[in-house]
Amino acid sequence: MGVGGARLVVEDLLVVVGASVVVVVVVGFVVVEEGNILPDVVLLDKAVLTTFSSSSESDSGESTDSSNFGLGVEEVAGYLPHGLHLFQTWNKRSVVRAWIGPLAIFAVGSAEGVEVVLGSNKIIDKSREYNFLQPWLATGLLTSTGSKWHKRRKLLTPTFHFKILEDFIHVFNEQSAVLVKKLGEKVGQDFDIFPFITRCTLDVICETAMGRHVNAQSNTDSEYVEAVYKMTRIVQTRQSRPWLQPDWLFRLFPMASDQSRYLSILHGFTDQVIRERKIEFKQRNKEQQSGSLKEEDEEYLLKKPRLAFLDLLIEASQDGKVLSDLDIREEVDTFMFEGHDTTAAAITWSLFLIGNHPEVQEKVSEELTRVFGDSNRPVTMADLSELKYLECCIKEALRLYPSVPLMARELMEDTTICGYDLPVGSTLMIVPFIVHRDPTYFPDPESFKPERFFPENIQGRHPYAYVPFSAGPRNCIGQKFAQMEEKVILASLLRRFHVNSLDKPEDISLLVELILRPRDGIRLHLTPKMQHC
Ligand code: HEM
Repeated sequence: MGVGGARLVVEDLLVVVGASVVVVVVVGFVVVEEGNILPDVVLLDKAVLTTFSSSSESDSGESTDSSNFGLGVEEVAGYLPHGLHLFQTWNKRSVVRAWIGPLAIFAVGSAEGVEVVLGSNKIIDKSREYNFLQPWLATGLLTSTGSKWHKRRKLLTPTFHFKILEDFIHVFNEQSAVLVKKLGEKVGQDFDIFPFITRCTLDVICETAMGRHVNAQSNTDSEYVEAVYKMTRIVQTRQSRPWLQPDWLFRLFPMASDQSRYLSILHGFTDQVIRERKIEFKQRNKEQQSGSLKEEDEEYLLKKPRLAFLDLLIEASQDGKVLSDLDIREEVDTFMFEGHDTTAAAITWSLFLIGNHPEVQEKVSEELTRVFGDSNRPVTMADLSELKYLECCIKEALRLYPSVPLMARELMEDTTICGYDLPVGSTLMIVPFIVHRDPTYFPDPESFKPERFFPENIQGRHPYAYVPFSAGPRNCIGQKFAQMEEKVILASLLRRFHVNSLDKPEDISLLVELILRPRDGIRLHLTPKMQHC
């Protein structure tokens, strides 16, 4: 740990008295760098301590299962600001060694270091923290590695082609309209917008990934939607609690049987949809081949279904020769997992920041009026390219509050990063929250300034200084999809409502989970703009 000769600063010492145990934990201490010794920090999730006694609440405000042992909402406020302070104060060379219990990880905080990691074709292996996703996602694109990942990435890239994404704009518009209607009922009240946005993005991803309506916005009791929430929470819980990590130990906890129950709902639903879509796919092909349906026929157009990612996978599967049903399932499940919470967080943080900056909101409104006048027609592809200022707001919100707060990789060979020789087997952590606050690239980094992303202002900026969608070969395959979805939903909402944030950035406690969340939600007050709602 390189403590020799170094000065030890004890920052925090907590004593927690549980029902029958006394736990004494050093929450964070820093060994200040001397000579060539890496700066060390011991990070211990405060959640471990606080959730021993807390009764937990889910996003929708419901209590979570008894099997969570009260380990629900995590209390890690201060964790990221603490990390930021560390980089700024002690590490001039951009790598910090962090200890999570007995495990050492190396956090990379500078654009130069991030480039070495994310730009590499070799450092593509995910760290062990991603393993807890595997019961649900198996080894789909997010969690796979090596040649499997290479082949899948090549196979899946065309499914995110611009032409295909164009078809999804109808879904974005339709679900935005439902959202606007639901929010209309909240006008004049102070409320947390996050659950509303999450249900909207869930509806979007179910329809675009699987071609199925789960109506999460209207039907808050959907078993599938509930299982998505619960399974995500179990993964997070395991990631932050060492005693739940070995499978043999995890199986001793009731949470393991909850996991089995949620998995059978999640996999059962995807399996059924795959079966049904395959039958529809074969039927369609048969009718086309027999000539009973021709593309120019009206009947064909009426019958023509909206294609979902799943249909493209079924087509690419070549009847099981290239992809089996299980292969298809892991990719669809991956889209379901990766494609809704991330976007929901991004939209919510954008609203929070816009609602805190009247001058920015004014400019967004002017742009929306310029593009749409006072009509309430749906958003078109052409409109999206006109909404340039809104796009800058979205980018700046993702800089300050990147939906994916951490990414981790495992080194398969010795590697030098920013002058440090890191050994094979090391876990590397990239923390966009910290990378995005480097004053070298983003002067006055805490301020929300959409103009940072004006074309003239991004010139010359280090390409790895801004990585909300990761970068390099393992970047986010859904980036374009997400940007389109965000724009349509935000434009739809901001055409109808004036948004006022009830909390300031300094009042918000951040939760570092699989995504970066506000601990107590985002409280907004909406005022209708004109006759539309
Ligand atoms: C604002 C929204 C989004 C953000 C900020 C985001 C961010 C990211 C990040 C940072 C990664 C890299 C993760 C890592 O290395 O551990 C990633 C990967 C991925 N994302 Fe997204 N994402 C978003 C939306 C989406 C959507 C809508 C989809 C699918 C419809 C999607 C699908 C994926 C997949 C499949 C990967 C794995 C790619 C690979 O390893 O080849 N994402 N995303």
